[in-house]
Amino acid sequence: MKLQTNATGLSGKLKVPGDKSISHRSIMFGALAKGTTRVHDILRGEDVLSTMAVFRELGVTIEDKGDEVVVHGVGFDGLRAPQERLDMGNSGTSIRLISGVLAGQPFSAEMFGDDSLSKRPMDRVTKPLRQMGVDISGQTERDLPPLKITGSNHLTPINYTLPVASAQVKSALIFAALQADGESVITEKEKTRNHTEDMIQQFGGEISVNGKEIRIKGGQSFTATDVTVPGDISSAAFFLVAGLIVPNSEITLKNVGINETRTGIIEVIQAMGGDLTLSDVDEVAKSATLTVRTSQLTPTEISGDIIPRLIDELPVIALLATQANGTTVIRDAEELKVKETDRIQVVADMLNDMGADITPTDDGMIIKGKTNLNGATINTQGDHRIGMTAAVAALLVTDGDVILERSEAIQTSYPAFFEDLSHLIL
Ligand SMILES: O=C(O)C1=C[C@@H](OP(=O)(O)O)[C@@H](O)[C@H](O)C1
Ligand SMILES: C=C(OP(=O)(O)O)C(=O)O
Repeated sequence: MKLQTNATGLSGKLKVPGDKSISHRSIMFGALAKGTTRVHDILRGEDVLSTMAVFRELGVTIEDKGDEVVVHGVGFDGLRAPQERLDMGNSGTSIRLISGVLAGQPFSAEMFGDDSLSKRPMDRVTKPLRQMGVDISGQTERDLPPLKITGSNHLTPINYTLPVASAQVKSALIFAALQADGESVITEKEKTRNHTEDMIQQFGGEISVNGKEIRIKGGQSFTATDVTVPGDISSAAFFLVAGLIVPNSEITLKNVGINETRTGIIEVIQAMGGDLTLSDVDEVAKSATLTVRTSQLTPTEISGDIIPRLIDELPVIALLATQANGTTVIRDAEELKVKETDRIQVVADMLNDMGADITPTDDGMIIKGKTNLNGATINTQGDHRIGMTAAVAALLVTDGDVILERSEAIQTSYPAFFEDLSHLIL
C-alpha cells in the first residue's frame, strides 16, 4: 500500500485499543478461574484472537458479545486435551505463556505458529519447564516451534534465575509454578512487565514479590472476576512519536495504561525534551490521558533497566531519535533480535533506506539526528511494529512515495491503526 506522506500537522483525540499483554492474560486467567469472567475493552488483534482460539480448543467457552468478551472459566482441572494442533499465529506471548499453562496438564498437545514465530527461540521456556518434569521439545537446539508438550499433574517446584529479561518466560514459569507440588522461587534478571503478577491477585490468588524475587505456591485456584483493559501504551507510542515529530501537531490519547513496568517511553520523551503531559491519572486502573505537541528534541542514551520497560517501543523510538539534534545511543537491547523480526537490523535498514543515519550494533543502535527522510519501499517482513513505524516515518517524507509491503502484519496488535491515524491528519 501507498502510505500518506508530507503531513502538515496532526490534531485530535484518540482512544487506542486495549493492552495486548493484559488482553492475552484476561483470557488465560478467565479460563483458569472457576466462574464467569467479563472482559471489557479487550484488544481484538490477531495475537489475542490466537489465544482465544487456543483456549476454545482446550474446551473453554468464550463468547464475544461486542461490548464484552465473556469467558466461562473451567479451572486448572477443567481443560481438555485438544483435538487439533494449537495455532499460535504470530504470537510469542501466546506460545510461551500457554506452554506454562499446559505444563501442569496431564495430556499432550502440539503448538505451532507462522513463519516468524517458527524462527523464535523457545529454549528459554523449555529448559526450565523440563527441570519441573515437563516433556517438551521443539526443533533444533533452540527448540524452535512447532513444540510438542506432554504436561504432568505432579510438577516439581522450581528455584530459577532468569538468564534473560523476559516477561513471557517469567509468566510461563509462574503458570507452571501455580500447578506445582510446593513453592517455587523465580528471580528476574531485570524487572519486566508485571501483568501476570497483578492478575493473580485480581483473580484471588497468592503471589509474593520482593524486588526481582517472586514466590508462588502451587495448587492454587482462581475466582472469576471482571477485567477492564486499559489502552496499550505500546500502541499509543506510534502517536506519541508522530505528535512530537510532525510539525504543527497536538494529539491527546485517552485511557492509556501507565503500569510502571511499561512507562519507559514516557521517561525517554521527557529526557529528550519532548512536550508530553499526563492528566486524568487513575492510580487504581493505572491509566492516564497523554498529550503530546510538536517539539525540538535533544538526543539521549537508552540502556540498562529501562530497556524491558520500553522494549516494544524501540522501533518507533529509533524513528524519534532520527529527529533529535544529535546522536542517540541504544544499548542492552539484544532481545530485539528475537522478536517478530531482528528489530535491530530491520529498523536500521528501513530507516536508513528512508535517509536516516543509523548504525546497528550487537545490542542496540547509534542514531544520528537530525535527518530528512525520503521515499522508499518498505517490507514489514511480517512485523506489525515495523509497519506502524514506517507509517509514522512516512508522514515526514516530502520527497517521493513510501510503499509498504505486507502491511497486513499490523492486524497483529492494531487492526484500526490506519483508520485512527487518518483521523488525526490535518
Ligand atoms: O509478556 C508479554 O505480554 C510480552 C512480553 C515481551 O516479550 P519478552 O518477554 O520476550 O521480552 C514483549 O515484547 C511482548 O510484546 C509482550
Ligand atoms: C514482541 C511482540 O509480541 P510477541 O512476543 O507476543 O509476539 C510485540 O508485540 O512487539
